[in-house]
Amino acid sequence: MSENVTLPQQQGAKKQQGEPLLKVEGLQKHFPIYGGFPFKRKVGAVKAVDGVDLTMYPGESLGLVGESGCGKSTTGRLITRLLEPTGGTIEYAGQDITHAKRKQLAPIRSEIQMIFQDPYSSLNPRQTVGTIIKSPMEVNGINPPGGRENRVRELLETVGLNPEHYNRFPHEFSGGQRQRIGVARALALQPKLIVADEPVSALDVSIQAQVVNLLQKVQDEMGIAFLFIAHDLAVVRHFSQRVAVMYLGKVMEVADRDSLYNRPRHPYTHALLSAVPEASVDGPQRERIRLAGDVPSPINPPSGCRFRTRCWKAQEKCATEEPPLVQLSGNAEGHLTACHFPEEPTIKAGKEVVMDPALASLESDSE
Ligand SMILES: Nc1ncnc2c1ncn2[C@@H]1O[C@H](COP(=O)(O)OP(=O)(O)OP(=O)(O)O)[C@@H](O)[C@H]1O
Repeated sequence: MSENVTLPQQQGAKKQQGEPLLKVEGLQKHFPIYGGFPFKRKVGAVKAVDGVDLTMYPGESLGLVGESGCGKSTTGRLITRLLEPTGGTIEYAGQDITHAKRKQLAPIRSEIQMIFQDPYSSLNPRQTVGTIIKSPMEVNGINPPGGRENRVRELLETVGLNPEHYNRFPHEFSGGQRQRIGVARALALQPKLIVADEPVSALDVSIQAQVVNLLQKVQDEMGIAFLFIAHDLAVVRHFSQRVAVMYLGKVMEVADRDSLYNRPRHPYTHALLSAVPEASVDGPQRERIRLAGDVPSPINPPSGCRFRTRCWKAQEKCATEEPPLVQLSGNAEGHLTACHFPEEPTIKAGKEVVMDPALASLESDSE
């Protein structure tokens, strides 16, 4: 029996946090696939993001996790409006920016910045560090007190680099230092929201912690909201106050960090966490869950719950009804789960769960 209790209002809401900075509802990005000759006919679409709901509050850090290809980066690029949404809405500071044009976006572009995964390709090798960090201020006509160059030197210091390195080129820096330059560039316009897309996954493990600590410091001291995109649950745990779990273009579960890591309700979250040995702090080691099969194609996602083809708890209802993202009874406030047959909010030890082969017959339903 399903135990859903529909939330009257926004998902993930925390009363004390006031008005949302960002509110995303039913967000979609479908990339068209063209075929036939001369390849002008649309024959389908990759449903990279297919109905994402997310809310962020000023100054908070939200982790967005999920397997490769589930739509995390596309969600980040939609929010920063580097991509045009196919459907749904994006509200920033109460303003609908879903289809905002260049002029309306101009003031918002400086408030929402992005840090990219690859510190090698995201910096222009022909520009000095000073020019790279200064350029957003020039483009946006911002003249800080004391001048732009002075501000760049301050930013270099903030991110732990030597201000005297102003005239050096990116190739003179290590991977971790280049990512620090990327952070300084993102900070140049004093943003209110930073979308960090896998900011440490291209770095050596030994350097990752340093960059995560820097982002943490920046977030704490400057009160910037962070959407932290990562597939590594251990990194997200360190950095995020709340965590949203994505699967095949949708958010399956969202909760504050401790609720999500210690009392996950969605089977997919259980499976992801079971692969992180140290994920549970206040309970015994959780059961190891091996997911059967591959992630289905985002061109033709399964009907109903899109996780059902890999879920050991799936029943017929899961194939016909898409579960809404709601607060289940017994969950902490703001802990939302999209599942008809959620897990108990307890951690079981020592058992390995594999999908019942009989459930595989459900897999062909959406074909
Ligand atoms: N420009 C594009 N055209 C067509 N398909 C795309 C495009 N960009 C992304 N996709 C597809 O959309 C889906 C989601 O991609 P996305 O990069 O958002 O996932 P992700 O969760 O960030 O994965 P990763 O962790 O590997 O970066 C994938 O199937 C991807 O191949």
